[in-house]
Amino acid sequence: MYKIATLNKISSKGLERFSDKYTIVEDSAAADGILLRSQDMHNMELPENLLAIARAGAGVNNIPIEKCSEKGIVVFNTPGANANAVKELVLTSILMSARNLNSAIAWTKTLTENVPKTVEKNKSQFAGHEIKGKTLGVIGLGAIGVMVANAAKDLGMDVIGFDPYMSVQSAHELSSSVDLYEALDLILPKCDYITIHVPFMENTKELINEKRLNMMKEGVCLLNFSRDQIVNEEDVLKALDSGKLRKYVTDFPTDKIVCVEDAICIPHLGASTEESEENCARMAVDQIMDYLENGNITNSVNFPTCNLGVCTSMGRIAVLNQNIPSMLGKITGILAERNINISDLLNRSKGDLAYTLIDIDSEVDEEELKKALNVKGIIAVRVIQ
Ligand SMILES: NC(=O)c1ccc[n+]([C@@H]2O[C@H](COP(=O)([O-])OP(=O)(O)OC[C@H]3O[C@@H](n4cnc5c(N)ncnc54)[C@H](O)[C@@H]3O)[C@@H](O)[C@H]2O)c1
Ligand SMILES: O=C(O)CC[C@@H](O)C(=O)O
Repeated sequence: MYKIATLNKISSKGLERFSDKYTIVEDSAAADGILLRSQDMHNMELPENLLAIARAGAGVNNIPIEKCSEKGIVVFNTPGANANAVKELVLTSILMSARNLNSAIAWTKTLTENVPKTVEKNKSQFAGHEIKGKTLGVIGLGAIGVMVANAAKDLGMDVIGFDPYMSVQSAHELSSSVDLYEALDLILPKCDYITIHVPFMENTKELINEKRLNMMKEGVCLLNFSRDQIVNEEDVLKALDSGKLRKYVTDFPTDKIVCVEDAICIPHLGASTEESEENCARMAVDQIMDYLENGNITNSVNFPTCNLGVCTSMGRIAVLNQNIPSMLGKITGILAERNINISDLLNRSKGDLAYTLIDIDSEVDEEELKKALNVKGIIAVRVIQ
């Protein structure tokens, strides 16, 4: 029986996919697998027997990836599963900001009498502009960025974008009328709206700072549906104060920004739709089950994709190892010494890490094999039979 711990509320549409080989446990210390959304795992002790973590969502900055890799814990996410939900909220926010809707609605709610007359007399203070013909800059053209760019084009905006690492899939899906730039700094002065869709990593920390804010047009609207630390908040506050930034829309409000009038603060709702929560949960559950039962890896952020389907041999050996020379020779040599015949083998690498799945024609003593494979470069071994 595999034990699964959930650290956040995971859609029942996902959880109900677990077969009777699984039980949901309260105590994560006993878990073989962890399912989570945004809970911060950085200060959590990783359970002794933990094999996999599945993030029902895109961002994995709440998970200590390097520590997981060292311990042979495979970390999954669910690319694209919540992209449409975020796209819809980004478009809503662009429109809300263009028409000053948050201030206008808040003001209207303060009225107690003579409402129709007061409305007509004062409405001009909230007059906005149309987004048709305005320029939107999209920073990061992955699952969300591409959808936002294409939808903004459909609404009549001019869209320009920047992503130095764009995938072939994104390039294929992006509308050909979106202009791509080779440097972030080149798009900043051209935009009326700028939306950020990059992961939070060391090199995206404070990607938007005073220097870059100064390059932007006067009265630009900045949208951050990625992570708070991608912008330098002090610099954003100054830019709001000076009017350089007309609005700052953030899905990651902090103590400081929440009370600023021109900051539109949303309580991290980008992915919070029924559809998106179900998509993410289904994908996360399917991926973790396929890994625990078959050793297959799909959409891992630390280990390579590797899929040998369902094992039809006597057993399957799964080896997580460092991507260094002669690993495969060592592993197969140790199996040959035990007279174990290999019926199928797949070896894949990703950066410094590699993964090997080996289907074998005889049963094997897991503990004895693990001891034999306890050599430099091998991180973890599992026998599925
Ligand atoms: N608000 C929410 O609820 C919510 C929901 C989903 C995702 N997110 C955040 O949005 C981020 C993006 O999500 P996604 O699904 O589009 O991910 P994705 O991986 O599909 O796309 C990210 C894109 O950013 C690009 N990129 C990386 N570094 C860059 C840089 N320095 N400059 C420009 N582009 C860069 C990558 O090449 C990739 O194309 C997530 O990492 C997460 O932090 C937030
Ligand atoms: O789980 C959520 O609600 C948010 C997820 C989002 O931030 C993500 O990175 O996918």
